[in-house]
Amino acid sequence: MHRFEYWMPYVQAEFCDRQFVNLLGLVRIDNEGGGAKETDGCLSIQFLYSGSDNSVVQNIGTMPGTVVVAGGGISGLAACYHLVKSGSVPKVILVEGSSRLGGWLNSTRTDDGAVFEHGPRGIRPAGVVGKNTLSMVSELGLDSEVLPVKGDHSASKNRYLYIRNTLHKLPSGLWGVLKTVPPFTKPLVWCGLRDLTARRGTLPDESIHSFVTRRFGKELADIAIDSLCRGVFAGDCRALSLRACFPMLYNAEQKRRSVILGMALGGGGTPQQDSSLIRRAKEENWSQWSLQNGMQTLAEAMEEFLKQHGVEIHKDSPLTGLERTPDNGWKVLLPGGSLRAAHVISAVPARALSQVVPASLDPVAVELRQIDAVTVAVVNLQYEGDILPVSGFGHLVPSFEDGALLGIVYDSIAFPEQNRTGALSTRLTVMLGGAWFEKDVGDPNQVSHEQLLLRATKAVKNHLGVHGKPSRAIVKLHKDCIPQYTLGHWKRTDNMFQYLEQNAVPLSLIGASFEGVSVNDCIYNARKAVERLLGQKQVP
Ligand SMILES: Cc1cc2nc3c(=O)[nH]c(=O)nc-3n(C[C@H](O)[C@H](O)[C@H](O)COP(=O)(O)OP(=O)(O)OC[C@H]3O[C@@H](n4cnc5c(N)ncnc54)[C@H](O)[C@@H]3O)c2cc1C
Ligand SMILES: C=Cc1c2[nH]c(c1C)Cc1[nH]c(c(CCC(=O)O)c1C)Cc1[nH]c(c(C)c1CCC(=O)O)Cc1[nH]c(c(C)c1C=C)C2
Repeated sequence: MHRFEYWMPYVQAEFCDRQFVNLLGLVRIDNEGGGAKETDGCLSIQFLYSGSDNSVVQNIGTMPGTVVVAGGGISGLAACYHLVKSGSVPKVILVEGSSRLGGWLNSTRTDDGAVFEHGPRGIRPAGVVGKNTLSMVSELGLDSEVLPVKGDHSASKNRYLYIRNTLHKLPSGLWGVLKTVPPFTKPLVWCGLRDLTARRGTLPDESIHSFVTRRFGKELADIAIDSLCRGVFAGDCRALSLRACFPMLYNAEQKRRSVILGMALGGGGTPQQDSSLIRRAKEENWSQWSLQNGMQTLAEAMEEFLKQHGVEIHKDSPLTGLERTPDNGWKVLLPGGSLRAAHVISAVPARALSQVVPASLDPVAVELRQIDAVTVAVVNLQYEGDILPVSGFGHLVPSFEDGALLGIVYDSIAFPEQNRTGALSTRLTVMLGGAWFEKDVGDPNQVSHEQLLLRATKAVKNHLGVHGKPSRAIVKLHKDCIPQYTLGHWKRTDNMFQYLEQNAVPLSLIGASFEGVSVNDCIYNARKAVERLLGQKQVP
């Protein structure tokens, strides 16, 4: 019979006796009655499977006691969700600095039925990360609230660039790439041929602009890629890292020498998740989806789920410090007191974390401080009637045209179900600033909502020919809302992850600051961090 040794420097004996059972070589942590002492007692329990001669032959994994998740945005919520779903963590505590959960997921619902998104509005269903989110949406019982944008919808097919007083539809389909489509001066197929013949890059990292120029040509980089990076990262493709922002493109080039070949041949079939919602998304070829009452519904459903599953939620409780305890756990400092934890999952922005880690984690703090984020002004507008000259998802503005004005989303086209009831209306979201905020908009601490509203309505007038006044306007200034993965980001994250692992620091780093800014990436990376912590088989 094998023997199990427990390393439990700080665990009450009675806790061990009652809560751990030896199941013929498996150790199971029994959740029942796991209350009372864990918040002040710190449990980090390492199971060492030893041979008959008592020598340790295998470290089966670490089973944490109390896990504190810091930050109640979508990343922190997803981490809590997977922790409680695992059933193997006795206590999960979520600490959120503000008075609400959801982070950038923030929707205004008006009395007349309109929904205005101040943060994310469309989630992509495709790929492993997209399917992972759809699975969670189904598990939360939200299927009936999903608003799909199907493949044949204009919001799926039409995206525009605004250049020199004109809206240009981005080419799509075979014919679109074979002919010359303004603002480009030659058919895009030439860019593709260039990629097929270009040499493999040799640099460990490169800006997105440099990569695209090298492989596809400068025109594509200056116009399309510049705009794309503004429409995803609100960032400058000359500063953003290809390897960190678009790892698939980086890997495609490394593996197949050509991006097009790499993308076409793929990375080999990974087993993917399946559900009726996922099948529907595939059958109907959704390009994106939202929720009837806005993306905030997702955070609300998750909060409800966590409450029902016993997660202790502390709002208005910013993490102010982290101190190591002698048992390799944490004292988590909050304004009103402290909590004990065996493990902390940080889902706060990198900068915020850098301010609370102990001096012993200086090598990590140094890297955290280098992960910057940009400020975006989000102006939601509602106009009376159906007033748009074009139909589609929206348009982007390349930085050479206007640094300040990133783009305009035509919300009422993609999601007409979120228009107010009664007479026809048009909802638009104008996004301003990003990496150009200070230079082209002004000091975020000085700029007024009136100034931002004026710039937004002027853009709507100039770009879309809408002269009337909006019947509703909401202005939000989102400070430091989108992290910027600049050159060397992959090395910074690698350094941090390796340092934490090699020094057995019971701290996981998740959130938009590290490995993807999309809602899908945030949820997926939270899940992977939980699975790593619990020694579970990882999602593909
Ligand atoms: C305007 C905008 C539009 C977007 N559009 C899309 C889109 O269409 N599709 C898409 O997929 N993605 C979109 N995104 C990106 C996506 O919404 C975000 O990257 C994602 O929501 C980030 O989630 P997070 O939980 O990692 O971080 P956050 O949402 O920033 O959450 C972090 C949480 O930590 C809390 N916090 C901070 N400091 C502390 C502390 N010391 N202690 C405790 N709590 C603390 C904060 O209050 C916050 O609640 C958009 C983002 C923005 C800003
Ligand atoms: C103009 C500014 C922004 C707009 N959306 C965002 C910003 C900064 C943020 C954002 N948009 C998307 C994502 C998620 C990316 C992902 O990997 O899923 C984020 C963080 C989705 C997105 N929006 C546009 C594109 C090309 C993408 C990428 C995925 C996809 O193809 O759907 C285009 C776009 N975004 C904005 C506008 C006005 C716009 C116009 C066409 C707003």
